[in-house]
Amino acid sequence: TPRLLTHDSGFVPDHVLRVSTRNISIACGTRQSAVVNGTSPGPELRILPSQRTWIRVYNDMRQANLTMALQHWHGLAQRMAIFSDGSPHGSQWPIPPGHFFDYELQTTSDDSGTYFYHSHVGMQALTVSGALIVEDCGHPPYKYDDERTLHWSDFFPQTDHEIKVGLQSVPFEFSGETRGVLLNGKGIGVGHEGAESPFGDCSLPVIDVDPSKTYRFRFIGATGLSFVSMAFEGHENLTIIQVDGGQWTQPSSVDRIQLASGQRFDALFAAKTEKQLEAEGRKTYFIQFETRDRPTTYRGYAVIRYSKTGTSPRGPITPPLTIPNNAYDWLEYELQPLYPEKISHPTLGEVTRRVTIDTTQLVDPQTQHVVWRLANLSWTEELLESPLLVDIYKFGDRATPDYDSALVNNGWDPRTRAFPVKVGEVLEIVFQNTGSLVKNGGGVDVHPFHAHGEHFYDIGSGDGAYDAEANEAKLVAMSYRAVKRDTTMLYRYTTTTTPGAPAGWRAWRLRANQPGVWLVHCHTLQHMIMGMQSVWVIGNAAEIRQVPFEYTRGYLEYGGDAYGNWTHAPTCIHEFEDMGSENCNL
Ligand SMILES: O=C1O[C@H]([C@@H](O)CO)C(O)=C1O
Repeated sequence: TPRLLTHDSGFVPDHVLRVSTRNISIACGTRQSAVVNGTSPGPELRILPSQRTWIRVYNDMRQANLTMALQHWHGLAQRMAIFSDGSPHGSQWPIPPGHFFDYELQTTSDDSGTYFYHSHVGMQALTVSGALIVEDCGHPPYKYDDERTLHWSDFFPQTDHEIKVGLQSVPFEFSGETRGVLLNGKGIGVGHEGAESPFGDCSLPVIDVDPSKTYRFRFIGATGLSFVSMAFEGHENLTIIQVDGGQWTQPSSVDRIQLASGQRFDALFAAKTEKQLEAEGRKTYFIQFETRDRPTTYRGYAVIRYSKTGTSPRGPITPPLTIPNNAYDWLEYELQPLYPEKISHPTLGEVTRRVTIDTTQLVDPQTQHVVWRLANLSWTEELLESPLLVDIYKFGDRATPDYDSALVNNGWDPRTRAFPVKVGEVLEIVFQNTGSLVKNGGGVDVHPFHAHGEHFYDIGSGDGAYDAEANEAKLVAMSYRAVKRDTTMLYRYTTTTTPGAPAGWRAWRLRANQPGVWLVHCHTLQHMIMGMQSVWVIGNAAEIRQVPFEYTRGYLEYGGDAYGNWTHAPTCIHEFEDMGSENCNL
């Protein structure tokens, strides 16, 4: 049973993140950026499985709002506090400047894995993000000696605000392409290759390893725009073991990693032996990484270094590796659960409703903005006056989307502009790429689609238009068992097509069992600002409002009592008990 407690000086959160604005050295230049505890990326947080954790997030920025999305937990709806999802105008008010918010997280023994936290406001996630690791519960199913986190992000020289203003201007001004892909916050900005930077350290990012060890590499896609394909010189032997946190997979051998915004992959990396290093006469190898499916390609390098000392090399003049251009085949229909007895995807016969979401780029006839629509709806964090979950607490079923109206309107209700789902429905959600309507250009983009709340079963992707029977036949013929994901790619198979024509699809299945308000959106930050987001409401008001109304008051107003500041200790709902990690042999 939930309780209401005031977090005065006697309350000590497990972790504290303070977000402020400063001028940082980045990509061999400087940038005015929102940072976490002074740095970008922010500190790596490590939390325990089967445990309740409190994370306090301060907004020390003078002007900008902030919410942190701590993504993403299996069964999030059941086990994470209702107002703690961190989607502004979906599930909570943003944290006003000068305030802080205490996020309550509850993990289970199945959550061990790789996650990250990031701001969910505007372009802030370019720099406001960091690794969030749920420690292993007992012995993990794969053996490794040590681990490394590989957190990937993008550099844009403009401020967050400038980028956003450009995207919402007439004429439209895109951010431009990435000016640097960064590994653990380091990388070489476009134009600085081979140059000394006036702004301090401009060396390549380095991953230090020891000979003969096996590492668990945790890949985190915290980019804003870039879809990154990367290969490892001299080490063409990575084994995928886990995906999107929590989901252990059967071992899958790969020669490269493709990482889109929002995704995580964990892979075993076998270091060379001393003998091999001697025979090859080297101590460093390059990681070569390249962006995919954008108008221009950024190529960068990092260094795998075997002797912790010694200078790290410059990037090579000629690329040592050739990375395939086509991205759409990588690991499709390949990843399968390590423990299939624990999970199984709904079959086509079990599906009770299909929601097809066309992704469309067009000029909005009213605003003249270049926008994206999902199922003919552009949704941004500015669209609603107050967060939908707040309205549902205040107004009950009057604020929940109407099911019957949604059925005849592409799946969403025009009044609330949200997608209603009944508890118990088995959904098939199909994202359908289409050629751009802007200037009748027919351009096709890629989109990493991401769901808050419970993870979905990914049942594949393909070119053209989705054919449910054909895909089901393929799954059955392969005896394929889908894995649970939270972010998968809507690919492109061609750069242009007829405007409006189908141009590739991605399909998910979900047993909707967890009431709540959940975002489903493209994880590309620019596309989010351009409207590529949607809000899904699972359950009716009675099913959603599990916490007594009196307890929720502090959450229902912007800057309400649940938000602390200098003079005011917040009053917070405790949804979970601190049980310790007793279900887990640590
Ligand atoms: O959403 C986008 O807008 C631009 C372009 O398509 C319109 O100018 C671009 O490159 C995107 O990815």
